[in-house]
Amino acid sequence: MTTAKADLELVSVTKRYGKTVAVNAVSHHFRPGSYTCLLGPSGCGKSSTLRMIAGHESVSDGSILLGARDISNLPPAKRGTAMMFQNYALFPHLSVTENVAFSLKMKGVDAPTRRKAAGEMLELVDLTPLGDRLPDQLSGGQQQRVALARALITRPQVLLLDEPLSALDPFLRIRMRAELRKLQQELGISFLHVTHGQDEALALADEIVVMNNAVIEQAGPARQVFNAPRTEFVARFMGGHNVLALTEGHFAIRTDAIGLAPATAGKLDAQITAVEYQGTHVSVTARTIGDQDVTALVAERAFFEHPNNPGDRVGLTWEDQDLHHLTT
Ligand SMILES: Nc1ncnc2c1ncn2[C@@H]1O[C@H](COP(=O)(O)OP(=O)(O)OP(=O)(O)O)[C@@H](O)[C@H]1O
Repeated sequence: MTTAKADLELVSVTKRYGKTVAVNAVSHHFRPGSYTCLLGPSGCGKSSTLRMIAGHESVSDGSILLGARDISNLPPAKRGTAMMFQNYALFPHLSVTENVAFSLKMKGVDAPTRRKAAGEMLELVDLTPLGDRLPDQLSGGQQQRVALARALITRPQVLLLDEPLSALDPFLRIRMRAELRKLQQELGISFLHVTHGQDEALALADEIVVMNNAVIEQAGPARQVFNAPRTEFVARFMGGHNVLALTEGHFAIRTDAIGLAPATAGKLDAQITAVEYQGTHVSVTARTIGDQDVTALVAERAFFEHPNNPGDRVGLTWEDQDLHHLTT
């Protein structure tokens, strides 16, 4: 399957619902052929952003460009995008093949061409033997693949996915996210995936765009956003970090970059308040003299060479290069 790669660009895009500003002058360039996760807490504006790109929601201000075209005011089917919904929105009375071929039928494509195209899509998502079933005769993971095939049959340049894994149980979610990633790499088109799960975004994305309060708080390659959060919000939301208030300002530092030393031998003195065994690591939380809670994630073997218990006084150590200055 060949589909042209195209740059997607948001230029100062705003969405207002009455007095609520759901998306506030957001600008971003999505690299062609990349997997991007739009990540943020409930209500931050990520679904509104996705729906404006899909054309299911009008743009209050600004423009959306795909390739060289301004698609801001085009109907959804004319944009070069396709959307896969959270609940899959399959037609219960249509077979798997008919569901997948539905948009071609709407376009007036003849039946043999539709069947052939639907067959190719079912092959792509490994569902060839199930074409005659009805949606309620499928597992959750299979329904999701039908929804994917149905979105991809329009040969979009950008596939938009709104919380595509949230209806699946945790085990299947992890399996399906690997399949999504593989599919995106095979097709080479851009996937833009809305999620509120940090793990999901880290596992899938080439680029993570973190939204908060209707704006982009930070965007960049997954490792960069995780390792070098720029704001306290991103550090806390991505997890795996402490936010330290030091005399020079606020800093983020990964929990696995904090070491435990004997009392007074570290950079900050603290008393251990909790020890949690996590298998490969042990999570040790300590409270500093200034009442900051700091978590040290210690490799299991290292911890049990010098085990600590709640109540122990320790010194917290780190390398200054692991501190990331936070702007707010
Ligand atoms: N149709 C609507 N009418 C009025 N307000 C809306 C509408 N849709 C969304 N909003 C508001 O806009 C803001 C952003 O909503 P949006 O659905 O984009 O957020 P989200 O980050 O996708 O959240 P969630 O993860 O809960 O879906 C919220 O304050 C929400 O209440």
